[in-house]
Amino acid sequence: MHKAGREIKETLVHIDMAIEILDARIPFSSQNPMLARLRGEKPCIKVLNKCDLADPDITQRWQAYLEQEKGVKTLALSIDQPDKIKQLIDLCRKLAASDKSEGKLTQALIMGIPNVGKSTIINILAGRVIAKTGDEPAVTKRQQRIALGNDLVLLDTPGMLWPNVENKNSGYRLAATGAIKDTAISHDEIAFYLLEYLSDNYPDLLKTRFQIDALPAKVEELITVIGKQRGCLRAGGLVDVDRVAKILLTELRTGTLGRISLETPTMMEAELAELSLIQQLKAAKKQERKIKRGSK
Ligand SMILES: Nc1nc2c(ncn2[C@@H]2O[C@H](COP(=O)(O)OP(=O)(O)OP(=O)(O)O)[C@@H](O)[C@H]2O)c(=O)[nH]1
Repeated sequence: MHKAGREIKETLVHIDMAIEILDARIPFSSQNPMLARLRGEKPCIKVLNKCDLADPDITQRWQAYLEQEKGVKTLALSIDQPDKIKQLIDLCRKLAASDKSEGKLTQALIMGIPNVGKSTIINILAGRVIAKTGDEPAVTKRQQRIALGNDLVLLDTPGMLWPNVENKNSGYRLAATGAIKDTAISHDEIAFYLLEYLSDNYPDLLKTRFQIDALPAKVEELITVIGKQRGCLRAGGLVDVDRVAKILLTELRTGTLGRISLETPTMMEAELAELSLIQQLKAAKKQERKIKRGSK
């Protein structure tokens, strides 16, 4: 993690702009928190990929929100839209034009967390297979330069995960979308988080998909209802929670459940405020303990 951070910092010195590929379902958790600080005045294009899986209204809200940051432009797309992906090249050239002297080569750093679709986008831009793609996170291993015409070069870095261990919810969302390997957090835990979120934000979608008239108040009961409906039963009639969890995750990741966004700008602002409050309280308690120790 630190090595990747260092690599990005060193590379940023030599580049003209950054292209950050985000997962449109989790634009906050999939963005690199260091980029805003490290890129300085350099422009940044935030690509919201996997739009086909995200809630279109929420994606629009994210675009407006992200573009509030100085120097940031956004592009929402999915890999089944090659023409839209190619607009990325035009946008790079447009952003470079403002400070470009005649004949200067523009270098753009392209980055993104594992499994976000970076290699697939690079291959479409280059018009040939130069980056390995796959369902498992972290297929791309080393940095490479990809020339797009005579005036533009993409620098591809290995996928970099947000090193935020304090925000557990981000961990769940990264795991739910497949950015973290399936072994990192248990399926059951992710499924509980997911069902709670879906019950609050997409109740109709859950009802339709699993033919439920009224959603139970407790997630445990909801898992039982889904398990019975899908025949995920162990010997003795108990519901196999792990199987239910795997079904849910597969249906979320493939879009079978519907177009779902797991984060909104408002929700993230609230989560960050709560996190900052917790940190402030922890710091105040630490200070209190220090004062008490000092007065003894
Ligand atoms: N539905 C959908 N799937 C996508 C999209 N973009 C990428 N994928 C899928 O996501 C998976 C990961 O894509 P890659 O291009 O290998 O991702 P990557 O970011 O290069 O992955 P790393 O090598 O881990 O860095 C593949 O199965 C892709 O087919 C998209 O826009 N929509």
